[in-house]
Amino acid sequence: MPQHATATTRLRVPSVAARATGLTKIYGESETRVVALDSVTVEFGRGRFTAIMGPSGSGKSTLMHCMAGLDTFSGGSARIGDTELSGLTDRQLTRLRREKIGFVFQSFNLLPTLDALENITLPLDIAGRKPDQEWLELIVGTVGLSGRLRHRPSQLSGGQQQRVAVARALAGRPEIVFADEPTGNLDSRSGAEALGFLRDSVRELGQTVVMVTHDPVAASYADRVVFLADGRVSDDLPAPTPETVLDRMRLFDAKGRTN
Ligand SMILES: Nc1ncnc2c1ncn2[C@@H]1O[C@H](COP(=O)(O)OP(=O)(O)OP(=O)(O)O)[C@@H](O)[C@H]1O
Repeated sequence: MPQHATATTRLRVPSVAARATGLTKIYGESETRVVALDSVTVEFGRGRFTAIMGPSGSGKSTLMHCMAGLDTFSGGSARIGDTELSGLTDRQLTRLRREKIGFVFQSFNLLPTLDALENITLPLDIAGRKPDQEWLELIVGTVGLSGRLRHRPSQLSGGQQQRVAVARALAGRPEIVFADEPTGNLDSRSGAEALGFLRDSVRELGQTVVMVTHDPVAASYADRVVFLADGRVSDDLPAPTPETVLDRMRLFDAKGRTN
């Protein structure tokens, strides 16, 4: 193929931060066999904020864990950028997580003895990486905690603690951030603070975020909602609002669940 054709093709291909192709995860055997992911194919666009929703047991956590290299899978492919996860050793997976992935958990997971700034830079310190000072300042500016950086987690509200956790996930400028129910422990106002920061990290800093949530309001901060049901992608909603997300959820309930 001539070189210019390759370049043109490349330009037309939308940039994908992570991709699952025919991703299958089976737990257990015979009577205890559970197909948690049933050949899931989905792409997470770079610089986009995607929410994953679905009923309890539909496979949301399993999908996130397999995509983030936290769990192995039974078949298909999971890629972060150009890296295929199947076949990587535990050591390679650890390195991939450290270098390319940011994590935000429901329970913040901040170290109580460190102040906010030390918590933000901790993963880089552990990895022996020097923080990119300009990037760090950008994150700290966006997180809106400049007066609180020397406070310990116990001196911060839940929403502020989760913003510190999001800043920590972003500090290494990861390829993708996976957030697992980030507002699950927050009241609606604190949740809005954390979600606003996640959204700003995508819109203003060009980051990529994939978030599992049960909350239609939280999902409406995303650019797109992928719905799972019974381990399969059942719906894909662009430009969600709380109302359109609720409508899709009601539609699904009306159709009835198969498990
Ligand atoms: N370690 C495991 N061993 C066996 N089965 C499991 C395991 N983890 C998950 N499952 C099963 O896989 C299916 C998908 O679970 P998963 O936790 O991914 O769902 P989920 O959509 O995240 O649910 P929730 O919203 O309740 O967190 C469920 O049927 C669950 O019981």
